[in-house]
Amino acid sequence: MPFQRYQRSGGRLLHELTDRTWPTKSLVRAPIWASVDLRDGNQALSSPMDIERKSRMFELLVRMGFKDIEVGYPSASDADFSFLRTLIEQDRIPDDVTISVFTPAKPELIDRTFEAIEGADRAMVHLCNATACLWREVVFGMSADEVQQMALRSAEHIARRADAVKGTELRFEYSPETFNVTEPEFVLQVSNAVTTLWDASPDRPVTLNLPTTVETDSPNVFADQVEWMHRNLERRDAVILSVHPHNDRGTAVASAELAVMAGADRIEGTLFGNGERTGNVCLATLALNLFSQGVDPQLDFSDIDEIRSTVEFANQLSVPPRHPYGGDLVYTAFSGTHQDAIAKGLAAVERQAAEAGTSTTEVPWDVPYLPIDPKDVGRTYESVVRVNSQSGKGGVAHVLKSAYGLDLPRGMRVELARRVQQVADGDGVELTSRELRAIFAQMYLEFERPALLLKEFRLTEGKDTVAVEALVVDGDGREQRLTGAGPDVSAAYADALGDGGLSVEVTEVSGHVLQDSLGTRYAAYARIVLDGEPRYGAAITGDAESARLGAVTSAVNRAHA
Ligand SMILES: CC(=O)SCCNC(=O)CCNC(=O)[C@H](O)C(C)(C)COP(=O)(O)OP(=O)(O)OC[C@H]1O[C@@H](n2cnc3c(N)ncnc32)[C@H](O)[C@@H]1OP(=O)(O)O
Ligand SMILES: CC(C)C(=O)C(=O)O
Repeated sequence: MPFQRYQRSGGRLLHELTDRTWPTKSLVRAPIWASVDLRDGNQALSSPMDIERKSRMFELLVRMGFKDIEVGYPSASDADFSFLRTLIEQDRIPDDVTISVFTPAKPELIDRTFEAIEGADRAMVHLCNATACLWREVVFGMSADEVQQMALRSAEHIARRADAVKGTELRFEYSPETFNVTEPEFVLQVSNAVTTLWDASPDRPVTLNLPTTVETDSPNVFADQVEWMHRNLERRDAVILSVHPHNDRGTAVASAELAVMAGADRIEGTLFGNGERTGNVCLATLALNLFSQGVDPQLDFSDIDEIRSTVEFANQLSVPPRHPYGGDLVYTAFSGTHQDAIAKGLAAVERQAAEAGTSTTEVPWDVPYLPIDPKDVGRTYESVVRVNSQSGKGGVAHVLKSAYGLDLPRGMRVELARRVQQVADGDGVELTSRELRAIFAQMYLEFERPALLLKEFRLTEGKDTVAVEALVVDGDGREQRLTGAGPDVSAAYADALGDGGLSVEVTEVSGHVLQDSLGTRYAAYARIVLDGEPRYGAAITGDAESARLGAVTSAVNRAHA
């Protein structure tokens, strides 16, 4: 690999800013969120959004609670221009939402931008020009001074046009492009000059947006750059300090988080991170990271699947299954130990809630392997545990309990999981909850040629004992009437089976009510020792007694299966 072709970028402040404060800060409130899905996200699509796709995205952003929405680059295309006109003319921008429109530093495009926002109640005009050395030299062929003049001429042009606008509350934003590789002193000088020209004041602040247009360094370098700007900017109280991280190194989320610790007030990004190359920072990840730390994200993610499907429709790009918080598989465990821990964690939360006499949403969430409760973002528990050859008894039991209400005893879980693993290993695929239920039924409920069939029985309750009279059929179809007695029904039945020549000891019986589509039934599970061997059996019937006797019968049949 020709690594010597690449040079270290940025990082100078890393040596100079020795009294940085961001490493000791933590995130305690949500920043101002600004969506650039409809502009930066849109410009990166092979098929840019039409009006229908833009509208769906805009409506979603409004529903989620975004107050700052960049709706497009109206001077670039008719689609962007018309969309904005539609929003304004159809009065579709809520009173608490400020739309922003992007413009490069070109007078004719600035003029077109002002035509596009005519009649809006509020709007932010977002001016951007590159300030970084490489862009100055390669793209513009200009000196630093000429680039500063370019920014100032455009800022002035915008201010002049704005002076003539009536009835629109106008604000301004400036982005020095590829901030992170611009010399800090130069970017500070240009930024100060622009905010001064626009006469930024606390009651009419200018948004100064610092983009890592191409992410080049580790997030700590960006944090130093942001803290340095935060400390050195003139009119800091009249500037909303914004960041716009891209994800070229895969660290946009960390860059954004550290930037807020370093003094940024606002973050521009997109839902699920669409954007140029590797994308913009993902606002879903940032917001839900805050949520998972007990901080109000100020955005509504309570139906993340609906959000995701609208974003996928608008972008015509799919969200990967492992994408934080929104991917298909992010609340799913296949591996046995994770499933076991999740099942135990969920049970512990339920127990805690029951003990406190409250609902599970009222007790602190602390479940291994699940940073947030999937239900909080509209996911269900059904998909949390999925079974394949990597799964163990905890996962198998969890699926049967959550999908079918079957609460198997520990020993039976072990035996069933062994069988499930054989099947999963053989097929090499995931097993659905239906398939698990079918394996359970094949093992314990359905016997092709049962060695024992309990045809009918009668119980007589004594003071301390129960007596049973049972009509059973053996594997050859021979009927026998048996009688027995014991401290409970299963012991009495075992005694009766002994009467028929079967030496059965019942060591464990459990059961529970089962509510399903067939109504209220009863499930029972038994562990017996037959001819010195432990066997498990299960039965699901209409009442507790027949289920218990059925479970013992099933365990006997397991010995012959
Ligand atoms: C960092 C960002 O993401 S900025 C936003 C970028 N977004 C987009 O590019 C999407 C929309 N863009 C477009 O549709 C087109 O580029 C248009 C219609 C706006 C302009 O098209 P054209 O006039 O054909 O120019 P072209 O696309 O080739 O852009 C390059 C020109 O813009 C100049 N330029 C680039 N950025 C800027 C800027 N911020 N301000 C002023 N000029 C700029 C370049 O120097 C170059 O000028 P040159 O032709 O004199 O060498
Ligand atoms: C316009 C700016 C903020 C931008 O999109 C970028 O630099 O990535």
